[in-house]
Amino acid sequence: MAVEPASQVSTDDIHVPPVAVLGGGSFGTALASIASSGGARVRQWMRDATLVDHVNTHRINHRYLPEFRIHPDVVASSDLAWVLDQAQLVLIAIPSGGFRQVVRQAAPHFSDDAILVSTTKGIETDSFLLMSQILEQETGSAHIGVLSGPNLAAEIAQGHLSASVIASDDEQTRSRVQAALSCDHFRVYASNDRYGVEMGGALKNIYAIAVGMAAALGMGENTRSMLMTRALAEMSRFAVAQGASPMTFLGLAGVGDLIVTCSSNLSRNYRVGYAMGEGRTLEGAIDALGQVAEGVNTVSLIVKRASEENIYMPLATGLYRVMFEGVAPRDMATALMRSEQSSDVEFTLPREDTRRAQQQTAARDIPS
Ligand SMILES: NC(=O)C1=CN([C@@H]2O[C@H](COP(=O)(O)OP(=O)(O)OC[C@H]3O[C@@H](n4cnc5c(N)ncnc54)[C@H](O)[C@@H]3O)[C@@H](O)[C@H]2O)C=CC1
Ligand SMILES: O=C(CO)COP(=O)(O)O
Repeated sequence: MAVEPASQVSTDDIHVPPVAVLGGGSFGTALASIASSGGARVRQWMRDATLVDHVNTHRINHRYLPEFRIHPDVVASSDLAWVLDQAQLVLIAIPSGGFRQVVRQAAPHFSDDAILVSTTKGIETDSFLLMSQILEQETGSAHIGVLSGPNLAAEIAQGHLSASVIASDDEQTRSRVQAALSCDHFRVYASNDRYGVEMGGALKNIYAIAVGMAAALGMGENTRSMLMTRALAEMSRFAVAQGASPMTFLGLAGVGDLIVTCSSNLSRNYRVGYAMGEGRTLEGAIDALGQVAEGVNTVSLIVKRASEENIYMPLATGLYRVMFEGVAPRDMATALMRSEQSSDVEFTLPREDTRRAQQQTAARDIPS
């Protein structure tokens, strides 16, 4: 289904700062059209020259978002310098595996004071850095932000009402992105917890795989609710231990994104989990998907870090063992059900308090 531009503002009528989108996948394509509907000059960089021709000729990204008619004013190109020329806002939608390399290539062409925003929900393997931290390292810019939230590209493309979060400690970055991307069907909320928002986006992918797997195994709605709520507890526990605000997980980039990704077959992470739940191998599930599912890499990184820092992550660890160590999903589910009975909301009742009370009860119950 094609989406008409939300407002037909001519670039001649008002000055809207030029926008560059880096990445020719589904999210970059959806964002480029949103920015264009606000009247900005939008150039989208993609490395594949054949896709560039197709997009510019047919207004369709047949490889990644085939149902969507791209805004007539978006111009695709594989010339990075041209795309970035005079761009005041740069949105980067490159999977985490290629993010640093693209930023490094692009950095010499960034305009002074350009606002640089990552939309990528992943973690760099070797460094454990989030994408905005890579942007900081590679550019030293003071105008760095993260856009994250419940934003399935295919739904944005269909014009479904959606919202996202721009997170930055730079006020100008927040307000510029809100101005550039808000339209009839897309709203942008602001946050100053860049780390929490970005970590939320990366972590929820792990649990989408787990819920997809459970769905394929025929779980009930109680089970889905339990998994998602405990996922939220686990995500916030991890992120808070690394410096995030727990409050961020009540917002769109926390529970909001977790809900959509754990509920929709449009989520690539959910689909990988579903395929494994149906009995495919991990490799088979990834091949069948043909697109990036960031959670596959993120789960390994998080489980390693959680183990190093002694952070309790039973769901992520259980999923890792199913995905990479051949443990049967049903056996893992049973093991998890029989594991420690913990606190519901640890920010009100700390896990340690529950554990201590259980130990005291057990000691009292031992017959002398
Ligand atoms: N698709 C979605 O619904 C959403 C995706 N995201 C995030 O956006 C990021 C990008 O995802 P999608 O656009 O969905 O991916 P995609 O799988 O649709 O496309 C990836 C694009 O990146 C390009 N690419 C990959 N490695 C590259 C490299 N080294 N150099 C240049 N280009 C490279 C590919 O050619 C392709 O054009 C991911 O981190 C994802 O988590 C965030 C919100 C929503
Ligand atoms: O982040 C997303 C929705 O907010 C997209 O999720 P997937 O990468 O699982 O498709």
